[in-house]
Amino acid sequence: MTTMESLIGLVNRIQRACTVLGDYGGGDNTFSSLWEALPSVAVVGGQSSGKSSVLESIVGRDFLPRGSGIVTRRPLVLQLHKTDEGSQEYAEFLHLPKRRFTDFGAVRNEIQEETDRITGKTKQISPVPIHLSIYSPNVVNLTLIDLPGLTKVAVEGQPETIVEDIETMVRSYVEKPNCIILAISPANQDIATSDAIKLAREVDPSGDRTFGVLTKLDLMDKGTNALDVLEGRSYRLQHPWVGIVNRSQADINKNVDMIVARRKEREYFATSPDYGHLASKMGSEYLAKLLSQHLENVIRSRIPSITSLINKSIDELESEMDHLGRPIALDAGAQLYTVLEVCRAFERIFKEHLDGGRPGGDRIYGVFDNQLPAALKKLPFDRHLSLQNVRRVVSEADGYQPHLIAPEQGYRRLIEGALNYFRGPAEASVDAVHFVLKELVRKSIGETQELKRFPTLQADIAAAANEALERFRDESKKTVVRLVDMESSYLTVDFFRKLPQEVENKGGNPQAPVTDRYGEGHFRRIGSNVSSYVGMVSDTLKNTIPKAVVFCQVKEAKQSLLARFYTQLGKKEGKQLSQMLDEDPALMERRQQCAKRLELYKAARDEIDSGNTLKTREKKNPSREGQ
Ligand SMILES: Nc1nc2c(ncn2[C@@H]2O[C@H](COP(=O)(O)OP(=O)(O)OP(=O)(O)O)[C@@H](O)[C@H]2O)c(=O)[nH]1
Repeated sequence: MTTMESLIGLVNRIQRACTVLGDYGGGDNTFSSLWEALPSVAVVGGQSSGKSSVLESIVGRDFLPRGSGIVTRRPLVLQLHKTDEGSQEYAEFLHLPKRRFTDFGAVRNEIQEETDRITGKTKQISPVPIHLSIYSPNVVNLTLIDLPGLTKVAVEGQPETIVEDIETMVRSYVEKPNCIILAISPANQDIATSDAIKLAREVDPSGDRTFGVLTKLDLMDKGTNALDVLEGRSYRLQHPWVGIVNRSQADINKNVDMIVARRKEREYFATSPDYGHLASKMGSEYLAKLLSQHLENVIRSRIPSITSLINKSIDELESEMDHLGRPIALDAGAQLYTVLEVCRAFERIFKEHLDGGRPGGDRIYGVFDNQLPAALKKLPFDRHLSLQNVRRVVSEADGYQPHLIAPEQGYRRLIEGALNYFRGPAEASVDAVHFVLKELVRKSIGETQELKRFPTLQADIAAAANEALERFRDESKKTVVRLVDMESSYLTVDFFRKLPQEVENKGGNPQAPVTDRYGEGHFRRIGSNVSSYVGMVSDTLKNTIPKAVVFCQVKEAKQSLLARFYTQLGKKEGKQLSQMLDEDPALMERRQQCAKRLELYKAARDEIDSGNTLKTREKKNPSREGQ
């Protein structure tokens, strides 16, 4: 395999991939265009300048549609592949990949039909190219893009804007720095009036990437010649001008074979008194070789920048794809997996909030350390244990028979009454932690990148998490209230055993009057004893309520916030799962485009890589070449 073949073939393959993906330069693409980075040869010329004839002559075949008006209405990307001598010629369209055309008349019809397929019969033009590959021993490896002929007036049936539309389209090709311009001008017209040269001069003033082609040399008035143009005196270009003699209309009508026409052209130059000295650098065959060589050189020089564009685009696309998330699979199993993965991501973030990796968990400690002790301190025990109340409660408990030694019932009632007050702060702690957890759920949902694309799943997870938190709250409330109730159900006997006996307090005087027992001091003592008992319980609850709350709410939230949701998930069917994963359609569309683009760039990178490997192998092991 020669390098030339591999380089032009490489660009051909990338170009085809571009077209399949809708990248043919320009347009409203938000992606950088790979197409535009690829060197190509665009054929431009005024109507009837001989464009089609030049292309057919380069191919050596009659295959382009003919007719009046604007026949070329879509760009035709013509990829020529040289095959072994004696092999059969055939053509293939990118849009009909399975069909081989050996009849070039049928190729012509297909170009016409395919043109109409996009532009309709309205005679509009379209920038969507038709790709035609021709495999033949009579061609050189070359890719040419045939564009609509520049025209001055719209003919009947054509929209008024056609003149401008054509120029805009042609310009969009030739103004790209990677475009080689094949500017066709007829020799029987003043070069100063050539549409092709006019446009080329505008977009390539240095003439660096313009190849001037002069057709219809045989139609010049007798006694005149085009040497001024061909020798670069009339209009200077960096590359030499090439003169061409195509088939005349009469030849076409007579169906003169293209290969015969090529021979006649060769003879024309060889025998021409005017151009004989230039004969080796004239004619369509020479033009094809010249272009092929030049295209190959340009491609070689552009490969590094194409590679870097490809690599840069791959990086950009991959990071955008990461951002957009992977596409959602269609089968229920994979969808379930996606849902679970997203849920796990959410749970991970939620746990980080609790465990301190992210802020917010400390607010729970705030509840235990500040809110609960403050609330316990504020309980109205002073009122409950006022002398008056103690007396009232004790007397009521005594009933008709006042207590004899210690008011057992009175104590119990006073303590139970006091302990009831603890329910309030206990339940308030539960609620406070509940709200902290709820807020952390909200925050975590917002922080779960993976959830951003799925608004429905987001709502489902939020609902499931909040429902679980409600359940944990109920359970926690029951537990803390139970803690309080437990305190009332069995009092700490030791506390009372250790209480100093009133009798002993009286200095051991057993004669002290019994009436004292019902005096103010007596009730004050009862109140103070109850108060210290309640203080002791308060200290206990200050420690046990947080334990209960953490056990019932925080630990549960950490371990099984979505447990019930997962069980329900297992019962869901494919349809319900895909409803959970319904994405923003714009996002889906963008991901699809990115994925296709990425595929294109990766394919292009692989093409270039394999080309390079091939070259390195050839360099390392030259003896193998041609084996
Ligand atoms: N004698 C002679 N006739 C030519 C030559 N080149 C083109 N013609 C004739 O000029 C006419 C127009 O040639 P085309 O090749 O169809 O030109 P075109 O630029 O493709 O024209 P449109 O597709 O209409 O824009 C045809 O009748 C050709 O036979 C040439 O070098 N010599």
